[in-house]
Amino acid sequence: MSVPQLVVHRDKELMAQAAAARLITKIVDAQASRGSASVVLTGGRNGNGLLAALAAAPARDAIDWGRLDLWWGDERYLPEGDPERNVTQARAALLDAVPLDPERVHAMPASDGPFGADVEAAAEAYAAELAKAAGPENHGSVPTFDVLMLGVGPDTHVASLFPELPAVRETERTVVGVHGAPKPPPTRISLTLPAIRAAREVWLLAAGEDKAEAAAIALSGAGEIQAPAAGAYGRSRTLWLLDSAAASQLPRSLYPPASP
Ligand SMILES: O=C(O)[C@H](O)[C@@H](O)[C@H](O)[C@H](O)COP(=O)(O)O
Repeated sequence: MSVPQLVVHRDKELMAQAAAARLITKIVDAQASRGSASVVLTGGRNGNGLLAALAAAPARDAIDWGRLDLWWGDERYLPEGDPERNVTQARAALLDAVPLDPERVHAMPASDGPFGADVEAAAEAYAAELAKAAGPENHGSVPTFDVLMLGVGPDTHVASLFPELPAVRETERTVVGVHGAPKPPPTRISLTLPAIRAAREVWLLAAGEDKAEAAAIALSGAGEIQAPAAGAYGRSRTLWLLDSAAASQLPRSLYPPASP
């Protein structure tokens, strides 16, 4: 378990730009050393803000887009192309503007796909896709993600793991169906904490006043069932990327100012 490291930026725009620059470097380094990179995207305003900043970044095409595997931490279980789907929003923010290898863009199933209303079967199919991509060093469950990004909800949820609900309690499966999510839509697919913790690095994105309480709770030693963000950590790095507003309830001793 890696102890959370915090970086606080002046505002949400700078946080998105700095996080995008950080992601470019991480991907370029992974591709230089291992020939490819594997990144897990998140939905939400902060996640999409990072993708939009990446699309506009001058160094964007230092990334070899054809050697990048993209996965999702969660997805709203809606029809293909629905504007509320995380993959739809990611395509609009970045993916449609870069030459990705379509075979390496691993979107989660849609509700009008082969599984229909059976979100559990859809989750199992995504778990099987992850297992297929896992190398021998991964003990057969999920590939070693270079970076797994997570937006943080005001209730401290990450992905579609909401406080006290069954999905955050899952200790075996890597992907589960979610019903009755408090954040609409109610039916979702989500990676579980064991899958999240397989990542080399987990980056939690929290910008805006509405995340201040969640950041303070998650970073104050709260339990992962009550505060799922507290259970999201990487094998070698856990990085909280915040803006000043989201960091406003944190003890000042927790972080040096990254930008005045
Ligand atoms: O499907 C989703 O809604 C996201 O994956 C979710 O986990 C999101 O990242 C958080 O709710 C933060 O969202 P905001 O950045 O919009 O606050």
